[in-house]
Amino acid sequence: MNPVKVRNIEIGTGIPKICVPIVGETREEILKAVETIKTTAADVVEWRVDWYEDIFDFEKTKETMESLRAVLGDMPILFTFRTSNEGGEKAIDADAYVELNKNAAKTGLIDLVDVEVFTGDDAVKAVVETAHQCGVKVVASNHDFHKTPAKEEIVSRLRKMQELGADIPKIAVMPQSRRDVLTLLAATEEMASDYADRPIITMSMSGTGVISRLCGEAFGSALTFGAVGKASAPGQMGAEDLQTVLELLHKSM
Ligand SMILES: O=C1C[C@@](O)(C(=O)O)C[C@@H](O)[C@@H]1O
Repeated sequence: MNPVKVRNIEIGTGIPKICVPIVGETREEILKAVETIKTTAADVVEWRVDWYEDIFDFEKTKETMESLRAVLGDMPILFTFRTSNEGGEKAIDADAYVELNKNAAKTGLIDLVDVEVFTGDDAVKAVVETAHQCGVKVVASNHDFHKTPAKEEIVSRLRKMQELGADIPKIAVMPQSRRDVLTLLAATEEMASDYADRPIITMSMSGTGVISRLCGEAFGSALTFGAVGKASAPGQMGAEDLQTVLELLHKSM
């Protein structure tokens, strides 16, 4: 398995890395959030730009990105527009989505970009190509906020992301039972052991699934999302508690 190095962080070795989302709507809220986040256990910051009020004005988006970069110094930034199809705040058409992600990569201010795999193969490949030309890593993603697909289906989606050239395949699913959490963990273990040649990220959402956000080192998920202030998805723990648990588990492994 080849780890993914972004700035000073190696994703795919040792303790799972902690990614903290920013879900501010205004530039002020975003910059305030990031000032706090950088003093916490966060390894990576995810800017959830679908929450940002000026996201459809690229000049303003770029200015806010510049400020984020200035505050964060060397901490990696993941740029994510989560579409309303997959649980995000705003809708966007596929062409504009691809353009936005490509333009974000071209700024040289971000380190990772999220692309939803069900946007379409050509769209994903286009983002991957531009991102890689700009030295930006790609997290391909898929979210099911209602249910947990069968293990074979989860593995097949993660494999597809890898085949499309994503550096890090990611899937988040909703459990309807404790057994669904086991399905997500079994799919993670199978993907990580039998198919992945790169790090993967998986989680089962909500309180029922919270264990999946803690045991990545045991089953093969390389990064976990933790909240500082407002969470971006159900089941995210506070980043400091998350770090405590991850370190406790790591010590005994
Ligand atoms: O893809 C993910 C994972 C996530 O949905 C979670 O469940 O922690 C949170 C999102 O902000 C992020 O983009």
